[in-house]
Amino acid sequence: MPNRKEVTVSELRLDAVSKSFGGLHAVSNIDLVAPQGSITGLIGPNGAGKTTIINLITGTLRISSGRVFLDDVELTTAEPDVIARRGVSRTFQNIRLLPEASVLDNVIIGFHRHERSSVVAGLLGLPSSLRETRALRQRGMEILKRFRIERFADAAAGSLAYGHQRRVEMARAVAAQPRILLLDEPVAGMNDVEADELGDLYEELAASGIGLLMIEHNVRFVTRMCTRIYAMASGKMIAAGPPGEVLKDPNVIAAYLGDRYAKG
Ligand SMILES: Nc1ncnc2c1ncn2[C@@H]1O[C@H](COP(=O)(O)OP(=O)(O)OP(=O)(O)O)[C@@H](O)[C@H]1O
Repeated sequence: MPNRKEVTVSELRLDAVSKSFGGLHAVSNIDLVAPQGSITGLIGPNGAGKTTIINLITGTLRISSGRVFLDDVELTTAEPDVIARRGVSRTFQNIRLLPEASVLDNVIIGFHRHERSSVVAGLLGLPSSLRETRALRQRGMEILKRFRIERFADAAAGSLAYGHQRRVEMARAVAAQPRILLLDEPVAGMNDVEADELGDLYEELAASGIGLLMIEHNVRFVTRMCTRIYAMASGKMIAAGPPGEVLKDPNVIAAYLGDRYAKG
């Protein structure tokens, strides 16, 4: 076990994390580090265990064995709301916005990690919270500007194009002031231009000090974005390193080819 006091860069760290569902070893003995201020990738064929890793980090699933740390704070058995308050945010493989609510309200909901009462009161329109509501709306607008979607502030989130909904989702996650942001297939279904536009925003987030851990199948995108990637197959870590090395690794190539043949 490394001495936590030796950590110089803030980081999310998984030490020998495993998860079983009954007899199925979905995730076995996974070591992984995602430093703040950089973008780390997690790749692997379908069913490799990638989403399970995110669910274990966020506390949605209970870890069977192993430990998770954010810097020197252990999160292994913490409840999801505690983990979120510690600074871990996520986006989902399938976008989960409130489609009828405005874009701005969807982002304001992201503030709830710190200010649950005023956010809820504000959304309910309680008069006592008018001042707080104005302040929240102003902060929400600032985040929308950062993601270049302020012109959609009053539109229903569900009416936006897919790429813009992805930005709203990112804006909501960033409203929670994360230190680590977990992204589950953030550019799935996007063309290269849309993906690269979003990629520019991810780079800005990393430059602002947030650590990003990104599950992504898009090899071109992963290669562009990530300083380091981890490759999983059948619940195990099979390679880790710079994208150029990992994507050439014979075990990684074999895992992907096996996946393709398995699908026929
Ligand atoms: N709640 C659950 N109960 C039982 N088995 C599960 C559960 N969640 C995941 N699994 C199993 O764990 C394994 C890993 O699944 P996981 O969704 O983490 O893979 P993945 O790498 O994210 O795949 P994909 O790229 O298709 O999203 C799979 O065999 C899956 O069926």
